[in-house]
Amino acid sequence: MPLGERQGDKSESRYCGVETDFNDDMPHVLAFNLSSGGFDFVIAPLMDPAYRPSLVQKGSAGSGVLPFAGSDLVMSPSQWSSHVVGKISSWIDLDSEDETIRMDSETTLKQEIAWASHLSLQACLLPAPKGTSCGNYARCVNQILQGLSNMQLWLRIPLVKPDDDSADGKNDTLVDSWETWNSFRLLCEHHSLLSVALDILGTLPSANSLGRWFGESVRAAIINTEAFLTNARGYPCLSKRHQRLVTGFFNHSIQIIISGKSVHPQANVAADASQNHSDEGLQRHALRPYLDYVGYLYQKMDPLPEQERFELGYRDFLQSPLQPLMDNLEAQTYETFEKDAMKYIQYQRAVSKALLDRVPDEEAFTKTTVLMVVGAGRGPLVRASLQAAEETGRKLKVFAVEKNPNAVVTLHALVKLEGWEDSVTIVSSDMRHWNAPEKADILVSELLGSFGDNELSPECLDGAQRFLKEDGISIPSSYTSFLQPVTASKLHNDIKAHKDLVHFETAYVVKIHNVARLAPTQPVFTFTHPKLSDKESNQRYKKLQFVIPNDTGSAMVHGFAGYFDATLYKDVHLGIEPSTATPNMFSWFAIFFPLRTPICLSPGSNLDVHFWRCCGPTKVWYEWSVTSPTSSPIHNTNGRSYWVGL
Ligand SMILES: C[S@@+](CC[C@H](N)C(=O)[O-])C[C@H]1O[C@@H](n2cnc3c(N)ncnc32)[C@H](O)[C@@H]1O
Repeated sequence: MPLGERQGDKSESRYCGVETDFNDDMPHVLAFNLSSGGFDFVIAPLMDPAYRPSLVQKGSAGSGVLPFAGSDLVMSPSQWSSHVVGKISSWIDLDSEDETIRMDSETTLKQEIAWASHLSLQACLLPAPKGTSCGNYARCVNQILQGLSNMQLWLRIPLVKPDDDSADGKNDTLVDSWETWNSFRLLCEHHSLLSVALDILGTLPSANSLGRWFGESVRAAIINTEAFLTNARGYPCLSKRHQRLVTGFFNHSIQIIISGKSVHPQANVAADASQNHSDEGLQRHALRPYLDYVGYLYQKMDPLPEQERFELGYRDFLQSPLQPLMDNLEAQTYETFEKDAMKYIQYQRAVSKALLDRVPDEEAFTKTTVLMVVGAGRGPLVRASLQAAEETGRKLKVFAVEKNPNAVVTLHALVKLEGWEDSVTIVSSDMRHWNAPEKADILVSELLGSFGDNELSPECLDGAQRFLKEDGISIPSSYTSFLQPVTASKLHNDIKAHKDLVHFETAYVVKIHNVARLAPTQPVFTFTHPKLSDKESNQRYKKLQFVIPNDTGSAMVHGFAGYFDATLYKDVHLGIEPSTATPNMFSWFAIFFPLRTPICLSPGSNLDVHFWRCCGPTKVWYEWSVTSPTSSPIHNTNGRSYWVGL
């Protein structure tokens, strides 16, 4: 039974599991933990933990059949696959000094995974590496991964990291468990079926270091009963920090699993008494109070806002950026833009302010302002401009310039429908080639991409500036792109699945969700309109240095998330840079620039990044590279993989 109903949440994190001991009566294990315990699935050992291949006398079991738990027939295939995650024997130690243990471990691991695959289980939980060295374990798992098509392997990793002030020697033996995970997944070449199950203990590392995990492929969080506190009524509860972490897990589709023995027996006694269960002889599941508490945390989360619900399907889904200059947008794309009321509210505010600045009250009835919407689409900025004129009591003459002939059809219909014939002139032309009959006081455009200039607003407005008066106003007056390094293993794996260079040298529009933002954003390229000099080039180069906070620990950079912020006019801005993002606006997702080979940063190290905006006669493109802590190749040389057509 899911933890609760949260509108729109169809993610796996609605389900809660329980870790069980070995029992070869699996139907009983399910009946006890699911039907009476209320859990959704079990993490159960598949093989008797006492079994060791080296102790089995060859041939003693007849034809070499091994003492597996039960038969696959005891449950239906769908019961196995929906309700059981296989727990690989925790004694296995593939990096043991003892060769017998090592060999037994390898045999057992392969047998158990083969059995789990046979049962069509969705996942198996691999025991945590025993020491800091896990080379042989990873080699063996990597071999297994090559033969898997669907089943995931969750590597158990305790969520521990030494404090930064461990110089007192207290934490000397502790390693940052992220390092163990990192080493393991590097050895397995970021295999997409290899994920993490985090063991949550009573103490938690710093918020920055926890944040790293949200960009990693974490499937489950196993909360030990020892990590729970006790509330005034004797029931289990979690510290505020643990609560925030669990909410983060819910939001990132990470499933919770309860593990361990009950350390709050009084909670069950109280519940039995109040429900009169003991009289009926019905035993409550000892871990039920922990499940109830996790369910309570799930249900107390704020409902997902409508917009977030709508965008759920886009989370971490890579899309090619639009090419509105080279291609003609479709009706559906315009419709999506037009639903974004916030964008047009901001434009209307900017035009109103510009009109008031340009035309004093005493000239309001005599002076007509010439406003040109360049790239008018199906007309929403024309409407916003006319509304600004009405709001401010200023007279307006509008030219709506659009190069997409299909959008021009709609523009004509709109002007007729609204009766704007006297104030709006439609021009079906590319703004770069149009010979305007007069000059504009105000030039309004929205040619912005997720990275600001990536839909070639600078080049288009260079062409339109000819018909802006010397003292004319451009809305927007400037825009700046921003970047930040991110851990984004899902995006990396999705790009890797294409098995080519082109996809690693392409920028993607993506609603980034399962990412860890490793440092604050930094500004990259700024464009200002109107340009002061015709000679000013649109080529840009910027070197950025990101400093990863010391307490984050090591982290993996899979690429860079990009955003923009635009100043429409004076204090009216519009943007998606996270710290200043315009609320309730959904026209733009972030952009993602991948790295061909992810770069591992050690604690407190700097990340030096170079970005270029390059311009040719027919296209504009970005190149990017990292030069510290190691050098990456320069990505997208000469725009060979990704470019925007002029
Ligand atoms: C991002 S859309 C915005 C459309 C509309 N202003 C809106 O907010 O819904 C940009 C529009 O500019 C048009 N466009 C792009 N480059 C242009 C150019 N050089 N000349 C004229 N129109 C252009 C595209 O066809 C598209 O309709």
